[in-house]
Amino acid sequence: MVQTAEITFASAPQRRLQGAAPKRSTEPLSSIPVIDMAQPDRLAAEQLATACSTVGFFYVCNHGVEESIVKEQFAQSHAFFDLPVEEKLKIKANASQRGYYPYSMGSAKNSKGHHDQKEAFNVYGFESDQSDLPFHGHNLWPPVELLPRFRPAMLAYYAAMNQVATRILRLLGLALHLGPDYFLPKFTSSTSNIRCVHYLPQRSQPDEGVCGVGAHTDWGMLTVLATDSQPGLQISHDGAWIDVEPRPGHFVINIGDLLDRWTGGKFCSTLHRVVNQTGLDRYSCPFFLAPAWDAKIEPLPGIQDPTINATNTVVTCGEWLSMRRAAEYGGQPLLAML
Ligand SMILES: O=C(O)CCC(=O)C(=O)O
Ligand SMILES: [Fe+2]
Repeated sequence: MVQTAEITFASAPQRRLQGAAPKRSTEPLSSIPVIDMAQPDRLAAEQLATACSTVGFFYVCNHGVEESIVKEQFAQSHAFFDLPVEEKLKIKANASQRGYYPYSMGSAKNSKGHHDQKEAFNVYGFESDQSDLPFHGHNLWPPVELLPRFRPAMLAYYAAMNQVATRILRLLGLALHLGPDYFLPKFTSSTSNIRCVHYLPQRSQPDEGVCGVGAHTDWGMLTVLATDSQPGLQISHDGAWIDVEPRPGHFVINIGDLLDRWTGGKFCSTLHRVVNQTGLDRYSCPFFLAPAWDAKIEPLPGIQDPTINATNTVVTCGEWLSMRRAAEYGGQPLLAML
């Protein structure tokens, strides 16, 4: 039985500082790896293993997603955020985590008293009538009369991202010597979501705590990110912030804390943030891949993770996401070491 009371929570970087997981590479980072997804699986999996165990971030190219699907997602995202605020607030996000997050609702205040400088819109791949459970419920949509192409664009984008993520899951299984199908059953009715994000046209001042998104690690398995042509994403490597430049035709992929935990820190989730350096609007759309609500996150075969073993607890994906949310919004200092 899962003993929720005993689950110890620490973000991946905290666990690393506590010695519970391998330390990150301190090699200078010459560039963010690029993985060509048209390569044979064996080669792609080898490169994936290196990227995941050193940087935790990489680009993918030749991923097979039609450019028109990405363009239409961004066009509809612009159209939505351009609506009058009263219209957007009619589909304000509730406990189901779906719908519109105005500026100030999409993040907790940081220690300097600022929210992330963004507004957002969430769509989940699964819908459920069990709306008493967190993250469950039905997607919210703007009226068809206002934005007739919004819903089909978002659902097509979700499906395309899910395909990319599923290919990566297969490569992860190979990279961890578990076989290409190892992870797939845990993701059949996944709790994944896309989030359209509009960063406000305002220069960030990271030292004052004013950021597009403050320093964080992602909660789930991995993230597939599309951005427009505006720079802003930065990753922390060996004490420095490194720019992840937008690259047309590529997605940026990063490891989340759930996979970091699942692999005992072998594959690392990396701190990142968004710093608006231009003062212009910026749009992005992360796809957050997460297992099914009830999927058990047990130590993988051959992986020893003292954090999991010490408490002898197995966490379900649902417990993990709920814990992460409570930590973020309940004032628990996730990133105290910053
Ligand atoms: O917009 C970006 O470039 C990254 C966003 C991000 O890190 C997040 O939403 O978790
Ligand atoms: Fe992130």
